[in-house]
Amino acid sequence: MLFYYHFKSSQFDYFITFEIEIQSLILIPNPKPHSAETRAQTAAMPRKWKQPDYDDEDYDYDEVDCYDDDDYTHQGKSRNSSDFQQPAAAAPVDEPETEGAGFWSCPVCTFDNSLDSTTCDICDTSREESSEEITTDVPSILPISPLARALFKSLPGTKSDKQMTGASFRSDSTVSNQNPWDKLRDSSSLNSKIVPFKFDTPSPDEKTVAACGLKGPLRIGQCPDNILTGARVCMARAGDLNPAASAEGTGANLSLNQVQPSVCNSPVGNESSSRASSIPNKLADKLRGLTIESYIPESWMLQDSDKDSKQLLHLIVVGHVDAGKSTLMGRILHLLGQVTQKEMHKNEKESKQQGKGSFAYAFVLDEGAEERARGVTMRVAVAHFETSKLRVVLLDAPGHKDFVPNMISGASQADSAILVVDASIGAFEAGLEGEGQGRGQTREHAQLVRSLGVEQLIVAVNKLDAVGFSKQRFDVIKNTLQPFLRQCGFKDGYVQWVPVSAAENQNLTTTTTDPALKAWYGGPCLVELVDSLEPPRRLVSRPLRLVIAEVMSSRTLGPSAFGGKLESGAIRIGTKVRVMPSGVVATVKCIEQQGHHLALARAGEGVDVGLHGIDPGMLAPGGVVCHPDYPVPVAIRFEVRLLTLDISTPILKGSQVDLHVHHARLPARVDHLVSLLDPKKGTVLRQCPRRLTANQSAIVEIVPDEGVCIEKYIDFRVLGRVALREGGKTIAVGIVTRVIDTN
Ligand SMILES: Nc1nc2c(ncn2[C@@H]2O[C@H](COP(=O)(O)OP(=O)(O)OP(=O)(O)O)[C@@H](O)[C@H]2O)c(=O)[nH]1
Repeated sequence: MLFYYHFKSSQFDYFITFEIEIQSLILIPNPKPHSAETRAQTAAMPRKWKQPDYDDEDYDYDEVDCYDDDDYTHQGKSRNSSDFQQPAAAAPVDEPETEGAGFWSCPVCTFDNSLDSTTCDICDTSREESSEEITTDVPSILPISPLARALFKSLPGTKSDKQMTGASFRSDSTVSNQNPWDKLRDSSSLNSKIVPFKFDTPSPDEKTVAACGLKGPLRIGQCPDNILTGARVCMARAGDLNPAASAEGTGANLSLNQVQPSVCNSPVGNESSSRASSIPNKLADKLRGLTIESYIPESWMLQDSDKDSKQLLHLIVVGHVDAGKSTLMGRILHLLGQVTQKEMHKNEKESKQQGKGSFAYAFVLDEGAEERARGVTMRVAVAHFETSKLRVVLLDAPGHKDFVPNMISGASQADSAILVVDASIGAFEAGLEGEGQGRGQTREHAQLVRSLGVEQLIVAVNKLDAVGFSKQRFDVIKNTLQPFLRQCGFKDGYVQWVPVSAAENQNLTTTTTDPALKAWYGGPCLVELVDSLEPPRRLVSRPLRLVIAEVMSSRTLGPSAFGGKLESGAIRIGTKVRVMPSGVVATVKCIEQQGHHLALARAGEGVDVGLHGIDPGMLAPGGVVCHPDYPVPVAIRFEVRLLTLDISTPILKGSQVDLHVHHARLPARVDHLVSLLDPKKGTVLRQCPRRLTANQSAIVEIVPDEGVCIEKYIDFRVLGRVALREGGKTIAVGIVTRVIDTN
């Protein structure tokens, strides 16, 4: 923009010209601004697009442009359409006359407009408004939003400095996990005015994941607080055997035998030294030489085989939304005497009151008010029952796609799974392929449980009453699902099939009595099949790994307490532990299981632990409590062997994903596509591929937003499995092949 300045001295007339390059232009809304609704929609737009790394010489700009366009086109908008055009540069404006005709100065942009113009040529502010006082009237032209008032303390009418500074949020957040937006809402004068941007508000599943996705056990009515009740029964799973066993290859075609060394150069750190660097320097030297092989367990840590006649099995129930998982399990718990008549009567009454009479058994597990009102499981419910051989910790996972992160959290602890499929016409098909809201969770759950280490599966074909207990329908379902389960990596010998009806109590705890079903099925009932499952060997002689599922405080456990599972090793009262990723050493003060005090707990157990010598802020879901001398690495870059799922959008270098590892869930970046592999042989097909599409196997490097407790899969399977999600869908599963750099 050009500016002229004219002044006279006694000898000369001076004409000075300024040329100013406008870097950014703030357009002030005209007196007819967008409606509040439109503004809210704009604010709520998800931040999906990630700026590609244009510095990368391998980057294929055309490819990205094309991807970008597709993406937008998919949303009904083309990049070339006006929706995405940059704001047009200000139209050329005639130079203002410095002499002659008069002009009026715009109070907003200060442009001098000719007196003929009724609105400002630059910003459209009307001339009448210009007659108002500029400085004081800006707020009346542009009402300041409550949000702006909250953020910028200098604006008139905002809260005092003390109330509004970031510091106050920070200090508050150390004592509470309350969302800062909630705090803003809570602050008195802003009540009910501030509506946070939608993308800053945790989604229902984020909230539940923050609380670890686990909820209270059966019959925990004595503690009304859901968060605390969840902790009472945090369950355990050892699940992971020796590295030799792991090398047999599990997970969807993720055999470690096939893993090829990565060839592309990448910033590789010295693993052992960087591992030690994640803990205080004083100890780094001491720990540098310590490998798992040098670990010698103390005698009290080793399993007392006589003590436990029944082995522990963590069993997750998965499947498409409304397949009948909760009803099935609620009914089994009732039949096995885990639910009293009084409780059942209460559930029946409440479900009828809510107009959901058919959900009475589901209410046994779906205890949350919102779950009951919506008739949908949202968090992983935990309950216990026993078979003749096993103590079963039952994990009832949500089927709705919005809560898949919670299902992952539960599945990461499971030894075995029951996949419930709905036999009704159309419902089974929707679970496997499907469209709309709950698309294909039979498919997604099966892929996830397998990739998270579950090998033994029972497929319960439920709601057979709805199809007259038809053998033909059962066979169609089995023949359709079996090849897919093989594809996921389930071996036929580890998959058992059972026809059931939760509604009509057929084949649950006793063999069927229905003549139509009895005519063609004489096999074991569901609970007999559960009894036949083999619990994994527990890693009691390995260094301690206790994965934090959720953080809590209670009168008996104290303020620094958590619920979690002992994946390996053992703890007892007085044991020193190192809490990762913080590296802080604390002492075990109290151990509880289902509300009962324990003197010690070993691998495989789910426990609540109270610590002393540590600030509660150092505990978080996804953290790992370790032997002080054998801490888990806190990775900031690691290599993964991935298997992409049915994705329509390719994974590129720089793709942003949600990383799920045991109970940790955090944003991460696919930083480097190292190589594309032959999915069957594991040999390298191509170095540095430009993209990964559906059903491909590849080695990639992941950079999480923060350090994450992770181990090489071959060292510790539970801590070495990952799932990548994007846009609410699981896009890839994988195993950690290398920890490249640590905190
Ligand atoms: N006809 C029939 N209906 C059933 C059967 N089992 C469950 N249902 C019904 O299916 C509906 C959904 O049952 P839920 O147990 O809530 O299903 P779910 O799989 O746990 O649902 P989410 O956890 O929300 O995914 C309820 O209305 C049940 O009564 C069955 O065997 N036969």
